[in-house]
Amino acid sequence: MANKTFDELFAELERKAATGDPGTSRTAELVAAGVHAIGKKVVEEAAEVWMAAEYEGAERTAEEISQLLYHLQVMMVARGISLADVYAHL
Ligand SMILES: N=c1c2ncn([C@@H]3O[C@H](COP(=O)(O)OP(=O)(O)OP(=O)(O)O)[C@@H](O)[C@H]3O)c2ncn1[C@@H]1O[C@H](COP(=O)(O)O)[C@@H](O)[C@H]1O
Repeated sequence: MANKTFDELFAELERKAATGDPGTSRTAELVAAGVHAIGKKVVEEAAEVWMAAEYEGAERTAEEISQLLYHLQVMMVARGISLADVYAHL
């Protein structure tokens, strides 16, 4: 997976949700599945971050964090929440 910033990934996910093929784009597939399905992935990935941080190394934990961030961004796209909407609360 190529390095990209949080903002760059979000822009890509918005494009994929709008034009992606659910057969080839994980993002398009998840957005089509809906908020309930995405929410389950968010919770699953959050638990994996916790377990990795407690019992596995830093590299594994970073990988799980990247997957959690990806699924949080998919949730944002599915709910029409922008980066600015989130940054306003940081
Ligand atoms: N960064 C990610 C990314 N991180 C995690 N994932 C997905 O999340 C999964 C990790 O969760 P799991 O370990 O639970 O995997 P899984 O068991 O296959 O998932 P389930 O079948 O259980 O739902 C990966 O297999 C990917 O499907 C991601 N999918 C896509 N991206 C990036 O998003 C962009 C758009 O991707 P597409 O929409 O697929 O084109 C590209 O830049 C991708 O690199």
